[in-house]
Formats: sequence, structure tokens, C-alpha cells
Amino acid sequence: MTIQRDILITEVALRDGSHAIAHQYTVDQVLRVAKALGEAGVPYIEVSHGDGLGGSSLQYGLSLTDELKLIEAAVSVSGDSKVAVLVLPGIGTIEDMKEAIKLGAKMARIATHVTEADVSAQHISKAKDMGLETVGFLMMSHMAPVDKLVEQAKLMESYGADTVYMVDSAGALLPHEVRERTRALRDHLGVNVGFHGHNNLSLAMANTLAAIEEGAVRIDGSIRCLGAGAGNTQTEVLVAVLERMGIQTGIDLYKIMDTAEEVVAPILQVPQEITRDNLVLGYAGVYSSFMLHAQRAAKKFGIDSRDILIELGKLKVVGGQEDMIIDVASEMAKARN
Ligand SMILES: CC[C@H](O)CC(=O)C(=O)O
Ligand SMILES: [Mn+2]
Repeated sequence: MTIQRDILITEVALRDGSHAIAHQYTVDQVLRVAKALGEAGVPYIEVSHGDGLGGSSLQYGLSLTDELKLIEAAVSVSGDSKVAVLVLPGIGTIEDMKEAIKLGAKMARIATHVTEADVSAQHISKAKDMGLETVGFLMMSHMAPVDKLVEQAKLMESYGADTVYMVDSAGALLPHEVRERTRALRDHLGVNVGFHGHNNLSLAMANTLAAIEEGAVRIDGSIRCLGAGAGNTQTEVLVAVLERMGIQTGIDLYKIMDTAEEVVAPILQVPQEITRDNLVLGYAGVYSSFMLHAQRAAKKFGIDSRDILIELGKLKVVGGQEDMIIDVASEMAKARN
């Protein structure tokens, strides 16, 4: 039987959520979550270190478990769901993708800063050659004006991406900005448009609906908001809202709610809430994945983590510049003494 899906959801808790739990996923947790997501009918499940394949490092945070073991575990229990991997050129290599394919990964999402799509050329074309469904993932999309975003998305399309995502990494975009950007992408691309939000300003759902209304057909969610910062658009809530709107996701509402409550909630180290630090991520336009790093630096140097995040926002620090968090905190501590 073919399942009707108007919108294809990629569940990112087993990748983006890795940031929220300091990359401490165990094989057992991944087995339980991926099995339940598969049974609920989630079409795509992303599994990798939070910063993508090869991300386990002192700079980004060491994984408790080798991500290849986590991918293998997810593939073994996820049934008809496809397992996806995230790859940031400069961190994850073509060899890493080959390993993931051997284990059964079916989709690669190649992520770059919103103005640096050119560095994705080789990864996107290789991923396509190797038979993967391929997504271009333009992170920190709030940092580029609409025409720049479109230009960069077109580059990814030209390299062979099947879908290009606007990624609101900081949860900083407002609904009218998402609307305008999605419409422009829709007007200028021949491939699917996707949206990945973060809930730091409590706008992930509103932004997701704005993106869908303007033609986005690929949407990311994290179950129980298990994503970086305040998490992403909450998958089980999104399924319910879309069902009310008559939009089919092909996901079983009761099963995804049960997964959230019984399988994912016990994994959370703290509830995923819009804490003051998460709010500041969205307000200042800072990478959601910087949160735990900033909190650690705040503790070490005795600085208010909000001041560090605001300064990082002013400096327009982007992914890969995690070392700047320590620099900023130590400069602030020096200036104070
Ligand atoms: C550092 C990679 C990042 O977590 C990817 C992502 O989900 C985002 O930019 O929001
Ligand atoms: Mn994210």
C-alpha cells in the first residue's frame, strides 16, 4: 500500500538532538528511538554526530559512541524509514559517506554556511554518484539577504541536490522572513525546498507553517524538541497540526506521541525548554549548537552566558568557530578584572 505524504518529514533528534545531550547517545537509545520512529511511519531519520559525520572531536564535542555504530543500529530497526546522515564539508569526508552507505544510509544532507555553498560541490556530486538522495542544507540562513540565499541555493541545485533547505540554525528568523525566503526559493529553484527551524523564539511551528504555505515540501522536526537550543519544530505536534490542516505526513499520530512520551522523554537530561540562554540564541542570531559550549565557558570564566552569546552574535560567529566562544569569554573575564 502506498502511503500518502504531502510533506516529507525528516526526524532529526538522533542528530540535532545530539548537541542537546553532549553527543552521549548509546546504541541502546538509538535502537529504541529508531525502531519506534520506523513503526510510527517517519519517512527519514537522521543519525550522525550533531556536527555531522566526523564531528566527534575536542572542538565540537566527543561522541560517547562511534556514530557508525549508531547508524548501523538505526538501519537495523527502522523498517521502511530511510536513514539520513549530515555532512559538513571540511568535517565529514567522501570516505565517511562511503562508510555510511555501506551501513545502509540512503540520504546525505550536505551542509554549509549560507554564503559558502561552493564548498559543497564535490560532496553533493559524489553523494549523487554514489546513489544517495542528496540535500543541500544552507545553515544560518538568517545571515544572508534573500537574493544571496537564492544564489547559493541555485549553486547547490547545479551540483545535483534533489532538495535545498533553508536552515534557521539560530532560530532567529521571523515568520514573514521565512515566507519571503521560501517564496523566492520556490520561484527560482527547480528542485524541492525544505525548511529546518529552531524554537529559540518560540517560532519554529509558525515558521514551519509559513514555509509550507509558500511551497516547502520537506520539513525537519525533532521529537519532544530534542534538538540544539530549544530544539526544532516538535515532530509529534507538527504531525497533529498538519493533520488538522488536512496535510498528510503518513505518520501515525498516536504512535509518534507515544514515542515522544515513552521513548524520547526519558533520554532528556533536562526538559527542552525556551530557557533564557536558548531565547538569547534566537534573539542574538547565534548557532543553537553553541549553547552547551557557551555555558561551559561561562562557568569556567565566571561570565553570564547571555553576555557571551550576545557578543558572539555581534561578531557574527559561524559554525566551525567554536574556539571563539572561549576567546570571547576569556576576553570578557580579562576586561572585567
Ligand atoms: C553544526 C551543524 C548544525 O547543527 C546543523 C543544523 O542542524 C543547523 O544548522 O541548524
Ligand atoms: Mn539544527
